[in-house]
Amino acid sequence: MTDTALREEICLLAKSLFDRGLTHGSTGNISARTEDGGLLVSPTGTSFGRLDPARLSRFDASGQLIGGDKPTKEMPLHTAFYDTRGTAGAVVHLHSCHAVALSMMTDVDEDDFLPPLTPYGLMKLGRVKLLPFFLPGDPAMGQAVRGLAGRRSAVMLANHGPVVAGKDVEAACNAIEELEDTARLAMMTRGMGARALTEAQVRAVVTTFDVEWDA
Ligand SMILES: O=C(CO)COP(=O)(O)O
Ligand SMILES: [Zn+2]
Repeated sequence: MTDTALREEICLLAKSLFDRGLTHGSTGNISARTEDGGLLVSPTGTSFGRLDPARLSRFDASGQLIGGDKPTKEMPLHTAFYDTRGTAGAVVHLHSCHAVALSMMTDVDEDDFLPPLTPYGLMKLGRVKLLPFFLPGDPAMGQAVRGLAGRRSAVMLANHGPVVAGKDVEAACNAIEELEDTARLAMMTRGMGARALTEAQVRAVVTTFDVEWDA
């Protein structure tokens, strides 16, 4: 994909997320690998509803900022995914309401943040790691992602928001939507005795759809 087309796609999908309330105000950030091995990144302080394709921060393949506005303060988080997951072509971070609410529940499993409620939740995300609370922009978040050594495509920052890597912008956006929707189901059905997928059903999804699960 050309630089121009990628800029348009980033802004279009970010606006779509914003318009559906998946992140609000000036929250969230998004990045994608360019054809020349560089990165296009949302500038700090911008709204997903109004990203300007011409002003996206542009990095070259050596990580030098070569154009556009000042990048998101979460660069260490984004680069941690690119450096540890060779398949990562895009990274998206949102402040999506239900995922944040679920991260505040004291009984969630840190190694498996989302309950196995639907097949697509498993297929698009694999196992999601709940990371502790960090200050926004804290490079320690990047270190925490590096500590996972590329074994997770999705993490949840406690009391803050999800971060998902995908092979391209569309895949990363689809996956983070799945994360929010699964968290919404989990919050909606909390304490209602809802039936999750059984271990056998989870295993069938994992093997049939080649889900990253046991790493
Ligand atoms: O979500 C955010 C911080 O976690 C938004 O920060 P930026 O505006 O720097 O991207
Ligand atoms: Zn954030």
